[in-house]
Amino acid sequence: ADCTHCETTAEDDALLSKVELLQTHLDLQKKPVDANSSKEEKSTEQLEDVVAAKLQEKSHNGALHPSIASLASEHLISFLDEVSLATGQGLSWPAWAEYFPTHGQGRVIGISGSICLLLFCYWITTLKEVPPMMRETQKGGPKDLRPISLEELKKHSHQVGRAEHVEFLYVSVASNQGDLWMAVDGLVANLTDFATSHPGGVDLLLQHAGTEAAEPFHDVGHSEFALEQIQKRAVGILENVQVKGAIAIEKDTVMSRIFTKEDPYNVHKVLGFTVLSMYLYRIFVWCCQLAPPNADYAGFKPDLWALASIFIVEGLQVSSFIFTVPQNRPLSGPMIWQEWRAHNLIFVSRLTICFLGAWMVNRYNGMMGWGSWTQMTVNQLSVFAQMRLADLATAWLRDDTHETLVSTMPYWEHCPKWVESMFRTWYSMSQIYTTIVIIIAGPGMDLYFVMILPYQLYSVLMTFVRKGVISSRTCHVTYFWSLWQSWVCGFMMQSFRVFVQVQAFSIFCYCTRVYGLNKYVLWIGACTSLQLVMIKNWPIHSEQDVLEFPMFTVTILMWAILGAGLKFFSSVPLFDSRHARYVEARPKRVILRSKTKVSTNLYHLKFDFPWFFRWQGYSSGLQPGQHVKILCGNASQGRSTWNGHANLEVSRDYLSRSYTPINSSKDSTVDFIVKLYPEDAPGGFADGGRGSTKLCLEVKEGEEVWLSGPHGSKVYRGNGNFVVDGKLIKASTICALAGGSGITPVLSLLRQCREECRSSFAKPNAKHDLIKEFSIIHAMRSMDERLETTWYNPLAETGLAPHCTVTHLATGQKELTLKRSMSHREGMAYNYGKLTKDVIAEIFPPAAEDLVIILCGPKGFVDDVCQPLLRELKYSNVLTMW
Ligand SMILES: Cc1cc2nc3c(=O)[nH]c(=O)nc-3n(C[C@H](O)[C@H](O)[C@H](O)COP(=O)(O)OP(=O)(O)OC[C@H]3O[C@@H](n4cnc5c(N)ncnc54)[C@H](O)[C@@H]3O)c2cc1C
Ligand code: HEM
Repeated sequence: ADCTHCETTAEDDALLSKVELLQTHLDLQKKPVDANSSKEEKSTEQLEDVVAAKLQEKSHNGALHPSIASLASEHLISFLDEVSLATGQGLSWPAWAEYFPTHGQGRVIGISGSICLLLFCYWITTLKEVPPMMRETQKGGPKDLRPISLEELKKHSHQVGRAEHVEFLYVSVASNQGDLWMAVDGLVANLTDFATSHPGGVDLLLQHAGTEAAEPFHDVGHSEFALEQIQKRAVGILENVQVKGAIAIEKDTVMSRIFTKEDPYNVHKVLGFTVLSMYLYRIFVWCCQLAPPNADYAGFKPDLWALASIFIVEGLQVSSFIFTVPQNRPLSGPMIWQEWRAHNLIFVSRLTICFLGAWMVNRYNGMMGWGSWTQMTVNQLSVFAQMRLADLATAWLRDDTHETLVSTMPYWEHCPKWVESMFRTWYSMSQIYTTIVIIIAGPGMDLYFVMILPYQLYSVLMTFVRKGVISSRTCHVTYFWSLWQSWVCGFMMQSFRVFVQVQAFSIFCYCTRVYGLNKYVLWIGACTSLQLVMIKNWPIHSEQDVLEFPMFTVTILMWAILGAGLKFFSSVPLFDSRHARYVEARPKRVILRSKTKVSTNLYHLKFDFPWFFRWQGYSSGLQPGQHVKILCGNASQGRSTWNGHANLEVSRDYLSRSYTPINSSKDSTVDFIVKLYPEDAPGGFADGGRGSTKLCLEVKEGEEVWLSGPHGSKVYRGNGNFVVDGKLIKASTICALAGGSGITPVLSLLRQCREECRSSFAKPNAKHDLIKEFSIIHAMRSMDERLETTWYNPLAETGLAPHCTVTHLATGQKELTLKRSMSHREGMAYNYGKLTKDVIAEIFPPAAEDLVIILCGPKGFVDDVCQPLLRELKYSNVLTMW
């Protein structure tokens, strides 16, 4: 019965053993359940019919041999059977679970499954969760705007000295003549009357005046209110400039957005549309069961057409290198970046290799014995090669060690977080499912081909969302559908029981991965047990040999052995932490856990994620210096003046205020230090600060707040690397000059450095360039605004690099001598008086290549006090956080 020579004999053999096996299975089930014996006998007859029907089905699809590997897949959850047999409990699968869909049923399942799932996914994407303080606003810009050329836009920017220009703006506003024009997403607005009340300062507007400022605008993370300001003041649409983004006016045609100049011969696009039609054709053939005899479900035969198809698919992947993409993950919109593109190529190539293996095995009819074993081994090696190559690509291309390759999927506005989490889980599980199908080396070319579709489709969907060709909802529905195809198709290939078994195994592997089991341990364990099946039963003649092997038990045993090996003989962690980012561009709910007054006007607010996301191990994902927007009710709504000035936000339902979390990116809470601007304060502030009083005084513990982010560019890339004016600087010393609440990004940077030091203990072999010294000057009006020592040098961080010294500088107190009233061991000192050149020179080390200065605080403090002093002292590498 050697099937390498005789196909029919192999089929019959396999069938025979299947009937025997089912019979044995039922016999075993019958023993403990005597009362149901008549029912069971009936089931046996039914099952024999089913198996006979299955033989007929299989003979239709001649190329589908009962490969040893696909048999192995039937084994995956037999672990439960293994356990239940051992304990004598007898786990019984209902007879219908053994049902293999017949030809006609397969067609119904294929077509209706696809349609139902598509409808379900569409329905899910209609769900929205709108923060209570937020009304849904109508999108879409003003119509009938005239085209404006770049030259005309530039003419309205007045590139003159700053002070002069601010004067000029006041005059322009008074005389009603616009002179500060700016374009965002192609929409040109006259911002003259708005400029002097711009919350980010008039300077920033002047700096970008006369340009298309979409990038800096979106980088800050402006609110809808800001978008409305532009729309209200729109005067035209920028000519001949490609636009994208939230307020883009539909001036380009869909075609002009798809066909860009970067690929002049349209190689990528032609390949893309060819591959897409190939996928659609194959899925259609599969779902409608239209494959000819001697072909697999998708109609592939081991011929040159199949080879050509896979090479076109790979060609499409390689042709994506025609385009220039950013090195780091852009936060402003869904966009492919270098590391992501490399990973995509590696994942697709892995499936290409498997496809080629299946092609060879089918072509040379090696479904049992050496052919099958070779394919299984090649497939498994391709999985390990993919993991290693992906790690290498990351190490090579990612210069930001904080970044994770978490999904960049654009979710629709107000998408509930649980829906997003459901999608993510589903996407990750599908990846695991793909790997399982690969390592068990079954069931054929068809499934490998369909499994490549989501990888390639995802790239194009992401690009289309960015270009405004499709909405993010369409993107999800389509991607979801593409993943479902491999599940629906997989279902049609096996009995319900086997399908459930494979899915249960996927879920099991997914859970182990979510809880951080080292991916090499996970897959080596699974692959070894499959290899042992081969060795133990070589030469394999029947399914029985395979199914008798306790595969699950061996897998778990392997995990235990490998885990113990790692733990005792290597420094590689058995569990790696996997952090999913909770905070994203859409507002997310957080719950106030605690509120503590830490000085006269500073409050420490600690927020939790909702329990479900805490349980799933989410972290904020915010990096040092990045900030979030907190949405809060508007106490000044309807009041034309506030603190004696015109109230710009008179008609807003809610306010959006920026705050900088002080945690490291991996923490599971979001903590802020908020400065309270109280009511009835001297200096004309009768009404106080709106956002800060709400947060510090009104929000109670247990209450929810909504926030979005991260905003602001990443300045620290980890391992001592800073980006200063676009240049990468390697630092070993950080000196920070903070004014008032400007201490917050400094704290987050310090915590991030300590986090790096902590992980350097966990991975001693990896290369770490730790920051060694961290010197801080915190300027404030009076000494009781200072933060206690524990904020900088908590007990739990004793001995961790960097060594941190803090000098408090009370600028409002009139003692002029430099006083160090506390021991240096604790790294704290107190100064009184103004910030001068001498104070800085005494506290900070002299300027050096590897010294970075961080500046943060009120505008006047940063621009008018700190910058000139630092220039005098010849410090370079100066970074202004906000
Ligand atoms: C990128 C970025 C990050 C930030 N991070 C933080 C942070 O981590 N922590 C933090 O506390 N703030 C931070 N801020 C400032 C914060 O966004 C708000 O501007 C601040 O909380 C004031 O908002 P408000 O609504 O309370 O004041 P508003 O009602 O908007 O009042 C506007 C301004 O009036 C002045 N004012 C009002 N009342 C008083 C008063 N009683 N005494 C003196 N002046 C007064 C203040 O200058 C105030 O900013 C950040 C700002 C930016 C741009
Ligand atoms: C093009 C027209 C612009 C408009 C209408 C506009 C409007 C606003 C508004 C309304 C805010 C308050 C916060 C919010 O609602 O998001 C704000 C904040 C801010 N803007 Fe702009 N802005 C514009 C351009 C820019 C540009 C080009 C920059 C350059 C970087 C910039 C930088 C900032 C900063 C730093 C803040 C403060 C952040 C904060 O407090 O949230 N803005 N802007």
